[in-house]
Amino acid sequence: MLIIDGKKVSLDLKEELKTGVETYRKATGKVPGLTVIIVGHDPASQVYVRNKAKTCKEIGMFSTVIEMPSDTTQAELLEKIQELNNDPAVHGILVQQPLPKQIDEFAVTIAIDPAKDVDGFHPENLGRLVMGELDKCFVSCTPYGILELLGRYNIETKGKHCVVVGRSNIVGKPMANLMLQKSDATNCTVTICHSATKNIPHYTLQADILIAAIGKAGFITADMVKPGAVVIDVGINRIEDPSTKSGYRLVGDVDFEGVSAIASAMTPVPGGVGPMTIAMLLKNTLHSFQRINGL
Ligand SMILES: Nc1nc(=O)c2c([nH]1)NC[C@@H]1CN(c3ccc(C(=O)N[C@@H](CCC(=O)O)C(=O)O)cc3)C=[N+]21
Repeated sequence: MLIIDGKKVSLDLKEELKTGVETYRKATGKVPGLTVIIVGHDPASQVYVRNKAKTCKEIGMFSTVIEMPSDTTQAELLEKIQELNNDPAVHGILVQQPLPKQIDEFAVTIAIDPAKDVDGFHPENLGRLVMGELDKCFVSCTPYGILELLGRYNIETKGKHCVVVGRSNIVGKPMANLMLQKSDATNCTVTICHSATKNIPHYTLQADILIAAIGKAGFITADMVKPGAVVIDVGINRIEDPSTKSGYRLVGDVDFEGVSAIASAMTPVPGGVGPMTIAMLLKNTLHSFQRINGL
């Protein structure tokens, strides 16, 4: 069984991005800028946001984190987004989800200038992806990272049956639509399963490429996987574990031990899809910088 090493690929990618940033800095005197807004004090979100800022600095990008209190109103957040939309030093804007309940996530998503929407969540970007305009949109970072992994590991996709479990706007839907594209990198037959699907194993057992984005630890078990399948685990579930320093450990949506005896290749958690998500965010930010500056 081949382990698809997202950690390693993300490091390779960061080196490539670093070179790109440096080249443009020399040519233009400018660098790509990413601004992350975090509302409230969710500790998991804070760790993740700091991680993104650190990675930006490593590759020579400019990064700012705006921390807003948990009682921020929607109007205040939208005003901040307008400011960033108009700031020429900002090429990428990311508003960390989830947001406090007084704020409408969709209203926030559509307030971000699609040209700076490096998350790829704006309906214009998702719509362009659905219509196959991949070079004229931002692709949501997690699906984009999975595509990059499949490509770098030369995993054949054309005519294969890809089953996506999960239908979120930020992973399941863009992922299924990517795999559906008429392109050398995808061109799959695609099935989407979700919480109302009857007999999920009936579908997953037919998958040549199985993408699990459910949000339930160990949901995909060995008896649900076709021998030789490629299994991509998007889940990031925190499980309490007193034997670890942090008191928890991360597990995916796939029962790694069981499924690794059946699959031909799979992504681990941690070290699989997660690190690629951050790397693709930076790739999107570099693309945004290139487009905005006509490079
Ligand atoms: N606007 C917005 N955009 C996002 O892209 C977004 C978001 N909100 N909200 C939260 C989720 C979650 N997410 C992760 C990205 C990387 C790892 C990651 O790097 N995980 C490491 C482990 C990190 C650890 O040890 O905690 C790994 O899987 O190896 C995890 C989670 C992006 N999200």
